[in-house]
Amino acid sequence: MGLQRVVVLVGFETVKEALVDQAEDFSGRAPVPFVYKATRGYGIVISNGERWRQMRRFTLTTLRDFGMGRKKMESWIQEESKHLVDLLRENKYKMQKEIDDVIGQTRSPTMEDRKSLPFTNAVIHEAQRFLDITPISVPHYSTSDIIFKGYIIPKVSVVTELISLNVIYFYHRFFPWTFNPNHFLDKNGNFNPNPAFIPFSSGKRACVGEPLARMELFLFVVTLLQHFTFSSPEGPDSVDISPEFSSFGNIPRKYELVATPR
Ligand code: HEM
Repeated sequence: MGLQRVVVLVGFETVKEALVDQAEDFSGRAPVPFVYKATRGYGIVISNGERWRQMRRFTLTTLRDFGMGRKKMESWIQEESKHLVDLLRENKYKMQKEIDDVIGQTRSPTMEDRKSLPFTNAVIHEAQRFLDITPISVPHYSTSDIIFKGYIIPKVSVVTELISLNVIYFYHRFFPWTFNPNHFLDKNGNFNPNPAFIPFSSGKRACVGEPLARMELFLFVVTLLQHFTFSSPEGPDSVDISPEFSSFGNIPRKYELVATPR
């Protein structure tokens, strides 16, 4: 990374062995200059040791007190989706048809509905896979010497895990550069989770906001599609879905979207 050598953990099994089976060893965070500049070295994302442990505990407790992953949070997000609907107002695409058939256009979706909306759930997963916002996660750091798979990773090495499914797991089996919800569906159209799909990473340092982010993604997308048809002013072919910048993150391009009330 820059002039610094980096240990890159490649392959789902290897990533899991490091982040989950040797969780404590791999829980350090590297002083990534970009993150360091944004945080000035403070806060949960960049810190290490006892300071990080306390902030992580505090953050998780606060997010849970705030209702993350609970029923109450579900109703807040539903409420927020309704406001989004007021702000914005699709053609009968498969996703919209599934939503119409299962919950209709008036009732607010709940997280329970996810089971009955396999196609919608697959589209959301495929969008996260395809967009691949943080392909190498946020780099970790060895805070002491680590022995991993017989190798010694010396103290203060930057270690990063390739959490992108695209290169490793999908490559030989699927079409990674194509957006296709079938990547998350079995042949009968049931949702088919993929254990290697870890966009929020894994282990002790994994994203603290995962339950909240998952809830928001599902409830927002379903609510918006219940009420609007989305289109591109110059037709779908005018939209370039490749990232505008790719480095530590894949940053999507900005484009105009027309939301037509149904
Ligand atoms: C789709 C949305 C999101 C994605 C894909 C995402 C992804 C990630 C990833 C890959 C990491 C690094 C994990 C690691 O180092 O192993 C991370 C860390 C983190 N995320 Fe998220 N995240 C999302 C939303 C959120 C939300 C909504 C919150 C807050 C409520 C949040 C708060 C954090 C924090 C505080 C960390 C640092 C944790 C630590 O260093 O201990 N994220 N996230």
